[in-house]
Amino acid sequence: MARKKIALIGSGMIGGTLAHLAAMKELGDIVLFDIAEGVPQGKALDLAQAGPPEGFDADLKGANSYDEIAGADVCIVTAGIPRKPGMSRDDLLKTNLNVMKAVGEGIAKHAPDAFVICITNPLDAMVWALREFSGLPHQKVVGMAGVLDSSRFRHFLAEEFDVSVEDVTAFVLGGHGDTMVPVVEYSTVAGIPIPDLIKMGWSTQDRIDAIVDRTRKGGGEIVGLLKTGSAFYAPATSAIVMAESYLKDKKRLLPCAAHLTGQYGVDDLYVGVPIVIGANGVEKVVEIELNDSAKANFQTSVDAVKELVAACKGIDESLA
Ligand SMILES: NC(=O)c1ccc[n+]([C@@H]2O[C@H](COP(=O)([O-])OP(=O)(O)OC[C@H]3O[C@@H](n4cnc5c(N)ncnc54)[C@H](O)[C@@H]3O)[C@@H](O)[C@H]2O)c1
Ligand SMILES: O=C(O)C[C@H](O)C(=O)O
Repeated sequence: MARKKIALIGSGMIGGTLAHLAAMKELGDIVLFDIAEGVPQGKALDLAQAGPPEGFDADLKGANSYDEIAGADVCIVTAGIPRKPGMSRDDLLKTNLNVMKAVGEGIAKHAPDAFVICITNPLDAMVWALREFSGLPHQKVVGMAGVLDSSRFRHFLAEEFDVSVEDVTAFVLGGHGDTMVPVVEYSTVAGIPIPDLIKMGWSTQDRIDAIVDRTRKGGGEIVGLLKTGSAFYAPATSAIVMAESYLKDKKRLLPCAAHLTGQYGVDDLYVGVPIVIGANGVEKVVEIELNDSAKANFQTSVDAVKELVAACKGIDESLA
């Protein structure tokens, strides 16, 4: 069987890490695409030379032309700019919207059958715009944020309870901004919900509230430390989980930005919700019952995404 083809649109910090992970996991042959000349070629050559010591087989190629992504099975989009300290993700909207237009057109022309994972910020508005510009079926275009935000929540919870991250499950829903919704009721240690663990005296409500707050601000915490850009190891790892679920038809149930058509009372918007990813792309949107407070927080988050989508329509009239 021929190897799968993975196109990485954007070869910066996340793009390079995605290529490394995809090669190490032998998910397929990899094309790194970027507008910067030499960068994707240099990263592809460097990574190809990591094959012999590690023992992975994958063709790695760098490109500045969309021709090279032809026939890709998966496209992961990180093209655009990241934020710096003092900026919000929303400050990236105008610049990255223009980038989404070029990328959407490139994918539509050269890889229309691909499963597309958008990472570029502000995520929920950018994945919506990328889908519009590409015209691909909604179930083949998703955004990565919930897996990352949930991983942050899981990491902090594992530290709090002093247990393996493997035993911590967590859901963060809503948009990928400071209004995101870590859902405490559906987060567990080995199936025991966090509220029960608080009742058992294993933690306190105040400590869990502080973890929820730190999770919401998790991206900004790393931007503040790095100073020159944003997180890339955990974002790349999270997107690879999604790509792998599609390529191997694993049917993972993951929180991702997916197109909603009435679920959770939301229409024609991309927002983070639990979905099943399999060989057909988004195979199911899972509607979980939220308590009143989570519902109100989710609505606030949805309203924030709506505002950004309206701003996109104001900037590019082809989206209106
Ligand atoms: N969704 C998430 O959870 C999440 C997490 C982390 C970062 N991000 C976002 O991902 C994006 C990328 O982050 P990064 O750290 O890799 O940034 P980076 O600056 O390291 O890489 C971005 C790359 O995009 C390239 N680029 C710019 N315009 C392009 C175009 N028109 N076509 C192709 N390539 C183009 C740049 O040359 C650069 O190499 C940012 O917008 C960042 O905010 C999102
Ligand atoms: O915070 C950022 O700007 C990058 C990303 O969205 C993140 O959450 O790490």
